[in-house]
Amino acid sequence: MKKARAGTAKEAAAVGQVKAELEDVGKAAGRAVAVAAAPALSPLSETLWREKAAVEFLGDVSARLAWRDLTVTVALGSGDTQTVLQALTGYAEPGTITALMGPSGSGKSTLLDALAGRLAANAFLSGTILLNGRKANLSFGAAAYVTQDDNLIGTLTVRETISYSARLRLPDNMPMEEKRALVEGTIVEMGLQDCADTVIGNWHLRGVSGGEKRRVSIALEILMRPRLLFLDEPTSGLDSASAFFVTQTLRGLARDGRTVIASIHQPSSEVFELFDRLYLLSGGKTVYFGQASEACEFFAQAGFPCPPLRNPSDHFLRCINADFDKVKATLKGSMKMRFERSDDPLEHITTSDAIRRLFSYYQHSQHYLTARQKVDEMARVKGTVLDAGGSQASFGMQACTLTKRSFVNMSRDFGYYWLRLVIYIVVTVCIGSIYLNVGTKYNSILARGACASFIFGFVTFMSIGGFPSFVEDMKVFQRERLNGHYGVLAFVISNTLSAMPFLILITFLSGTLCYFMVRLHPGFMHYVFFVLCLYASVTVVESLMMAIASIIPNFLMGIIIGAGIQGIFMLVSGYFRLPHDIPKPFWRYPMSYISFHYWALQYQNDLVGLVFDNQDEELPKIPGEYILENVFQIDVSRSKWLDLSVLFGMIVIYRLLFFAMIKVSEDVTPWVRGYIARRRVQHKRREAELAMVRTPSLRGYVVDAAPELPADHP
Ligand SMILES: Nc1ncnc2c1ncn2[C@@H]1O[C@H](COP(=O)(O)OP(=O)(O)OP(=O)(O)O)[C@@H](O)[C@H]1O
Repeated sequence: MKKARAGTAKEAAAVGQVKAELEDVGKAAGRAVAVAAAPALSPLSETLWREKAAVEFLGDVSARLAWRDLTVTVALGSGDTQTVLQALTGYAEPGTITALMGPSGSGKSTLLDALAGRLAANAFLSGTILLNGRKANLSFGAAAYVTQDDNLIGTLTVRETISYSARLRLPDNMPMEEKRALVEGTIVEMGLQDCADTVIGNWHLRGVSGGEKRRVSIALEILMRPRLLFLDEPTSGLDSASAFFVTQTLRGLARDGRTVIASIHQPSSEVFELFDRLYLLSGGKTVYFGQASEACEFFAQAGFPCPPLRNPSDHFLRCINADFDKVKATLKGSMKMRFERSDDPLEHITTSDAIRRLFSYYQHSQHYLTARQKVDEMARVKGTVLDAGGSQASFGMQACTLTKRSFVNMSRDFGYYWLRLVIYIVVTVCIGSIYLNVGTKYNSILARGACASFIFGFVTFMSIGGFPSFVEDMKVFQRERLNGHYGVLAFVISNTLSAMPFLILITFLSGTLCYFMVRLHPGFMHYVFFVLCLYASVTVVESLMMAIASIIPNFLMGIIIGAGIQGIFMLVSGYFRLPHDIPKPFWRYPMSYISFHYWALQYQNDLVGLVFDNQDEELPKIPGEYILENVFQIDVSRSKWLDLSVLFGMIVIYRLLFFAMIKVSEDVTPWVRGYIARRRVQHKRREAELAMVRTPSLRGYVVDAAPELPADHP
């Protein structure tokens, strides 16, 4: 079986170089915008483009996508099911750009998700999707997908964002010059030159505009010249010139032999003219699929001609948006005004009736027949298997680039570590002043215990303050991961390494302040042990919070859960209830052993070797070992270094857990939820069949409630 990489780096670099060269052409024309539009505007540029980029029509490595009788049903929380897409059939060919249009909630995003293999876990798909005549999984890099959310790293500039992305995905042996040319070419192509050195922006940094962010998201995906590109509302938030410019760029990409499918809301007439095919959806059903240029004729034949001077796309959406009925009723009821124009074909008919008529007209039209025939034809021709083409960089390069990018982000984001450093120092100065020079009198025994439990309980607890930043990191990771930019292991390693210098800095500074102000057990090794113990505990909390962020992407929920878990750990650490008094079996075994606080309290490091007295001849001198055994109930035969190793072991375990949780949420959870959704749909189907047996007049509804289940669905 022949395999081909989806998007070769050489070819991408060649295009990038040409785009950079074409910048001069664009500048000469007055605006660099002209560069992206060059193939359409100037024959000279077009020739240059095609020759220099050497982007021949991709032939056997292009992506021909076809879908037949695609139905998506979602299982709702109430136990009901909802059919979001119903028996959709269509196709997208290389060299074309297809627009998915429809009112809000008509199922555009769901159709894109279904085609790209990214349906939500509660959604259940039936029907066939074929890439080059074969069933294929299009997630994790086989197709590029620009989602509606722009999940980008706020502290990086536009140029840095695209450069890091290029390094993450282009082959290691590709010369830096070529990589740079590709990056610069893409910046020009998306018209981002003016803001190339502006940061993306976050809660404390004012950055690029929403439209520019949108263009950066698109730039990241077109960087590798994907064979198949899905875009969910790429022009939302853009002004009409930018929307035209972006669509023109996508059309240029399609003309290079790529397959582009984009959902779009209310395009201007100029933008609409750039689309080759139009897929119109209403209520999850196909109203029209065919050449965009033939849609007007279709509507006219169906009895809904586009009035003169009206934008055709506005007219189509006006005809298929059932919400207009409600709007009309409200306006007619509340105001004495004419809603329709006299030449409006919808003057004497409700939109719901118009939609019904259009559905029926489409089902009996030549467009529908042609689409089905074409899909059958595409299913018969078994083409090249496109492999997952997300990244061509080695694992080492990915891990290295991610570590660097993450480090740069952490060092620029005030909220990630710097704010925590300030708070840690303030809190440890407070601890230092309250327990200042704690001494070795009798009253210092409990003071030392309380001080240790506060440091290793509360101070480490403050690490949950970084959770919102972890959630942002996870969003970027999920976007990049689903597009196949890198693997889970590279991300986990880079995240661990990049955080290390900051955690060392925080714990070293605050630990040193605390140790010397309180005057804990004197001696260099005692000091080193104390700081190491603090470092390990803070890192354990970080790792625990990262593991939580991987499954709970909401920062408020994550903080509540993280705080709850740590509260339980603190309770069984042996300070609030002495170890022997902790109820068995659950709280003592295993909970107190699982709690990292139990291993972190470092009483041994502080008390062993000290002697407590009140400088009173009558009262006995009490050795620290005696206090450990009889007051704090600590096993003195256990080495303090063993406790420290357990803490470091926990860091490894939590990081592995983080890795495992991402894998589980990627592979196992969708399978389980898909299984549950399928059971629900089957149950509904049985109910519907029973209802049909009892009431034959319900026959028409059974199809809606019970989509056919494919044999290979989990
Ligand atoms: N996983 C899901 N669970 C529950 N309902 C869903 C799910 N996915 C889609 N839906 C429902 O399906 C309908 C279509 O949603 P979809 O997001 O595809 O619409 P859309 O056409 O992209 O809308 P918009 O233009 O507003 O983004 C909506 O009513 C939505 O609530």
